[in-house]
Amino acid sequence: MTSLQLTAKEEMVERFLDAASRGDLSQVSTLLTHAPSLINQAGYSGWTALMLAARNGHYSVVEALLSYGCDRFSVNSSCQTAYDIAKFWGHGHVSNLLQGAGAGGGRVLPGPELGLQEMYFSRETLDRLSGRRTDRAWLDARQKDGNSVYILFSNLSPMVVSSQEDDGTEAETKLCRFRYEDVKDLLQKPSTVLVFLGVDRRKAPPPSSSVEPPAWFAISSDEDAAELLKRCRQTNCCFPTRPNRDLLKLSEEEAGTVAQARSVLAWHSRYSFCPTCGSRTRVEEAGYKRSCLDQDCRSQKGVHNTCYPRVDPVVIMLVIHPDGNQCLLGRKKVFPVGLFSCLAGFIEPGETVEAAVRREVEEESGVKVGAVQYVTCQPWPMPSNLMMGCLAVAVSTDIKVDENEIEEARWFPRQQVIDAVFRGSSPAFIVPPRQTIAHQLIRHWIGMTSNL
Ligand SMILES: NC(=O)C1=CN([C@@H]2O[C@H](COP(=O)(O)OP(=O)(O)OC[C@H]3O[C@@H](n4cnc5c(N)ncnc54)[C@H](O)[C@@H]3O)[C@@H](O)[C@H]2O)C=CC1
Ligand SMILES: [Mg+2]
Ligand SMILES: [Mg+2]
Ligand SMILES: [Mg+2]
Ligand SMILES: [Zn+2]
Repeated sequence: MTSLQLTAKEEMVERFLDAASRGDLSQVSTLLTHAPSLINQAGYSGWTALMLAARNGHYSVVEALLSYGCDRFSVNSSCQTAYDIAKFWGHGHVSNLLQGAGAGGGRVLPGPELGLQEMYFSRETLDRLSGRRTDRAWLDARQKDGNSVYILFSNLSPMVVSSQEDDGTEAETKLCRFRYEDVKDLLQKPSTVLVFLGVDRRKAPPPSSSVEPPAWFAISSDEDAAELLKRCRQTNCCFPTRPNRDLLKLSEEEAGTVAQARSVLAWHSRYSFCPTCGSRTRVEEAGYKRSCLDQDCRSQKGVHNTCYPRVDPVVIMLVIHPDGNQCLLGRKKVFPVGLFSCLAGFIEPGETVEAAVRREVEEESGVKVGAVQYVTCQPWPMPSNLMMGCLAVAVSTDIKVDENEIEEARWFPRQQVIDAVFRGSSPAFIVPPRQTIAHQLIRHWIGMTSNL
């Protein structure tokens, strides 16, 4: 056998495996008819056609391969059968088919080991005590309590103080905390918005004690920012001007509190008039409701979501190449040079998470997606998104970007992604910072069993 013949054979195997991973039943059948020995061949990654079809949920291809007598017990280099792989990716109909054929050997993968870090903006340091929001007497007492903490917002930015390292670089940013006496004049102003955030879980007293843990409030004031800054006894305090960047410098604990406060205050800033009739509204329920002042307004009858703080659901997804070893990342024109991130988009009314993932990926990159698996989520207070992070498996690979939104999208090989995340010597691109769910999804993917 010459090396030329070997190459031709390898090429045929790769064509066969590619057809199986794309779910192309007619090509799988044609190739098998011409070359029946292809059936159990593994490619360079150690995967057989059955494994690839199982991974991508192609029921009819799996069924056909089984009917051609393919070996259901062969394993890849991680000792996974096609059954394990189908189970892992949540293709229940395919794993049932393989199990029904006695293929699984009873071994089931435990499911994705998330290994994700805590999501920035998600720590619940405060117990929100939503039941207390209508308890006027209790709230009044908490407001005046000397231990209560107030954080001050101007133009949706919290007042913070930045400490400097000895070498002049900026270290952590901390919230400026105020007491009732510092802000009671602001509370009298009609334009001030006050939101009760909750009580400090870290300072919960023993159950028998009558002492209450400190309550936290957020104040939004339209007073001049320079005047507000004079209230703080610390130097170096400021209202950050670039929330997308500056709010990522807080501690995990304060970031969670800021996410809650900023989203609610952003809603107040956009909903000062009733969305139903345009009349003025009144703040109620400790800052968690706005009611229309017109008694005849429709929003007064029954429960209306326009009266409560809004959250915008967004899907964000790491799209995996059908070969399992590359992922799709894109960049917007506004991104810093060299930065590529996961594709993302707002969920539309009446749409599932999975459908939104498929639609946004196709709109933005032209790539079609099959299986979608939810991984984790992140509140993103810019102003009030809930980012729902998914892994998605591509069923096509050609890229055609929507130039209105995306400047460039590319398939990145796993090794380049690993280099970018772990700061290899000369990374091919830059990943978003660790505080973003995009970063966490990318890490999650490279942390998964390398050939799943
Ligand atoms: N935490 C993270 O890792 C990341 C967060 N994001 C956030 O996800 C959000 C959505 O991503 P995009 O790619 O911009 O979404 P997208 O792909 O749906 O496009 C945004 C466009 O959709 C329209 N749109 C539809 N519904 C909207 C709504 N409810 N609010 C605002 N615009 C709406 C607007 O024209 C907007 O320009 C962004 O606001 C961004 O802040 C995006 C990427 C990473
Ligand atoms: Mg988008
Ligand atoms: Mg989009
Ligand atoms: Mg969209
Ligand atoms: Zn109204």
